[in-house]
Amino acid sequence: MAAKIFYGTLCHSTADDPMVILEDHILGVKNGKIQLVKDSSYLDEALSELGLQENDVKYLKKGKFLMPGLIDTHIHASQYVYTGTAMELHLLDWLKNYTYPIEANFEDLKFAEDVYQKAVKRVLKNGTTTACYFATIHVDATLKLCDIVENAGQRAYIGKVNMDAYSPHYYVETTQESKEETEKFVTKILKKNNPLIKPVITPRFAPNCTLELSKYLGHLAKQYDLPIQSHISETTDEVEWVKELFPGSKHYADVYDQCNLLTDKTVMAHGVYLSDEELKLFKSTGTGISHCPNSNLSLRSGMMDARRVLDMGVKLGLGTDVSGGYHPSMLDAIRTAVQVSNVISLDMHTDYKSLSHREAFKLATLGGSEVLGLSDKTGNFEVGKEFDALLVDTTVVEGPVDIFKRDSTDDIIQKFLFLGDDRNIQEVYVAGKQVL
Ligand SMILES: O=c1[nH]c(=O)c2nc[nH]c2[nH]1
Ligand SMILES: [Zn+2]
Repeated sequence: MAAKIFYGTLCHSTADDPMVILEDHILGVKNGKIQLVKDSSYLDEALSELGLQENDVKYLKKGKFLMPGLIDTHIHASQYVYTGTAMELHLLDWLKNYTYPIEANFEDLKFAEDVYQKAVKRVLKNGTTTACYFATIHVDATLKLCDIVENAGQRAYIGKVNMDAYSPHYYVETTQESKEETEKFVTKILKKNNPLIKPVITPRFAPNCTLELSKYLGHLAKQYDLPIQSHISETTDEVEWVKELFPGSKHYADVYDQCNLLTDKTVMAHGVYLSDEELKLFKSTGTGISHCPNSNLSLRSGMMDARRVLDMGVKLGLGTDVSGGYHPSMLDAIRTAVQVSNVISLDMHTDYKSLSHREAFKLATLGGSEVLGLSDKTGNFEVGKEFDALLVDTTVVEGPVDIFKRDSTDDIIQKFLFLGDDRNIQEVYVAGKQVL
């Protein structure tokens, strides 16, 4: 797409307002970036400013709107192969019985290619323009995932997983291998010089990494100025296990902190059982949380109180956590975040505010960009940011949403968030390029 103007309804978040709905507006894109967002009365001016003709304008009729691309801050591309199955066990048994045996298969590049092609295609179709992926411990298969993401035109962080402890004999690395393979992976991806793709340092979780490895990974992240992702405090059994394994640490977050793994470029998945002290540490280090409500319910891990995290000023985004979470769509993450917050509110004092759909929308867009340190590039329709967007059509024939005369634009957007699916996502843009 060379340049274009969209004319109609725009919906996005700002720092002060979780959902701003702009009717009769224009949004101009050039060189992949948002050049202007204005009232439609400025159309003629905008056309001449961008050197465009009337046929470069895309008019969005009632029922259609433009919103920022969805940001999945935590997804295991490798686990897509068993999404929607294997949810009867709790986390630690689930890892042992399903996850590790399945992830071990990614040594086979053909198997990896098939799964990764399908996973990337599926999430892009569901409007995820930015994904923060876990792969597996295998460098070649993880490089394959990078190629697939690159060809699809998606924005992504991609992590080769590190595991040198408490892992089964068929799915483990030595500390030395893990260090060398990770640096090899990082340098290969950085050499590609693709502005949309970044390697992310990925210790699986504290029990799966020796302190020696975790410290090295903290050092590597600093050396190459890289983001970091891992899991924290997802279940009570896991928290107890971490206490036993690291008796010298104050708490779970302290294990990571001692290894310099809590930075303003770190995203930790779950955080269901974090103490106030740990959340304060997150705030002071700039560490963000990926809230994965579907996973927390599916594996019966617990319910993360998003309101508490937001009130403590910790950066928060949403994640599908495929396949702990069974749904690859961020629309599901939005809905489930609202539902989990509703349930939490039942046990709270009457002035407790559960998460609104507007706030969940922000977490899935601008919030995600903040957690990933990408808010200068994506997350909303601020002028100067790259154009990552979805053209939504709620009037699609045989679609999942019914629109009535009485529906306001606000209603239409809310219906899409609660009832819509990929059939309503008509076009997908990443950095100004139409990728679907
Ligand atoms: O939801 C999760 N999925 C995983 O793959 C994992 N590994 C450690 N902890 C984890 N939690
Ligand atoms: Zn996970």
